[in-house]
Amino acid sequence: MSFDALLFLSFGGPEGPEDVRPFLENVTRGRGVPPERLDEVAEHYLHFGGVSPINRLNRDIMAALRSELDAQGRRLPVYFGNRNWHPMIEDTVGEMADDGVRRALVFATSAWGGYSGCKQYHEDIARARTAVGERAPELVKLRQFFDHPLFVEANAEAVRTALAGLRESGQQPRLVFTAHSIPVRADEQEGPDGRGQWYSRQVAEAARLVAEELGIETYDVVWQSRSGPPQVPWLEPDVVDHIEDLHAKGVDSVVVSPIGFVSDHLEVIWDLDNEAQEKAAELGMGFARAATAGTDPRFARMIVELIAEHTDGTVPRKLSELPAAGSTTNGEPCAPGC
Ligand SMILES: CC1=C(CCC(=O)O)c2cc3nc(cc4[nH]c(cc5[nH]c(cc1n2)c(C)c5CCC(=O)O)c(CCC(=O)O)c4C)C(CCC(=O)O)=C3C
Ligand SMILES: [Fe+2]
Repeated sequence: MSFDALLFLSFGGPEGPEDVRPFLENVTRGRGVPPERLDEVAEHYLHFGGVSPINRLNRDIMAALRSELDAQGRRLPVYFGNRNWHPMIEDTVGEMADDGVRRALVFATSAWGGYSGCKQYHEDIARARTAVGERAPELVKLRQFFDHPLFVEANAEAVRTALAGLRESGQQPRLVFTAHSIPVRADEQEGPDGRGQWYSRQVAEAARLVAEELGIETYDVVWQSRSGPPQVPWLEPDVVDHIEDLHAKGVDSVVVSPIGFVSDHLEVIWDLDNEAQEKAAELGMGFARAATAGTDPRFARMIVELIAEHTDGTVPRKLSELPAAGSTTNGEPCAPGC
């Protein structure tokens, strides 16, 4: 099938102190996040001048993607839209319509299924098309890529580099993968195969694949950045608590791989480079944070492969047995709870 454009769809983040509150209101509208949590997160953003690195990092990935498309002789203009901050997806889809785009692919910057990583992006697509009306292009979302070989290799390479640094100084680092926590209830309910735990199984599978690529048998999968009211259970353990736990067990150092995130956005630099790193320092443990996959040249190549599955009908490359869902047209849900 032929497509006129690609919409690069992401989360969005504030670009100055005055953006922080309205951005957080967009993120949490109707989500039951307590005001104390919002105050706390606002402080994290303000600590960095109210600027999230996410927009710049997304622009870097798009630049790499454009070069890769050019290098392969593929003519596909790339547009940028976000769920929570400017450029907003509604405006971008309007602009695409103005430019005469009739049919476009959509790459969303999450590897995962589940509500925040997948379904909510479908809702964004549907909302934007409604806002634009009849002129809106047909929008086909690309699939989840948690087990794509290039995603796995990019993460493995980053872990290899982080491990090497600590090993050079004579330490025996434990490998710890982290992803964004979600409410336990939400995790239990989701999954196109009816078994639930869709998000946490995909995260576990991606971690297993990266560890296998590195020949590492002992590693952990933990969670970070929990939100919501304290009485609601979210996926645990938290990465910071887990570092304490490892220390108590005699582990001398950790490599933390934020496999749950595509780039070094605020939750990575605050919760890991700040809080987790501080905890490790306090305990006298070695600490290294592996890079996120987005800056690795393989990441842009992977996006082009995902595009080619639609434009050239190439066979999807994936390393696990878990289905990679998430590709639908115009924001149609893919499967109940997916
Ligand atoms: C699974 C998942 C991913 C990974 C998949 C993906 O990448 O999409 C992710 C990514 C991100 N989350 C981000 C930021 C935020 N997430 C929040 C809140 C929440 N996240 C949730 C889940 C996830 N989030 C959930 C269940 C909530 C509770 C509210 C709700 O049910 O929706 C809040 C509100 C304050 C707070 O409570 O922390 C903020 C500010 C940023 C941008 C950071 C930047 O600006 O650099 C990114 C990439
Ligand atoms: Fe989030």
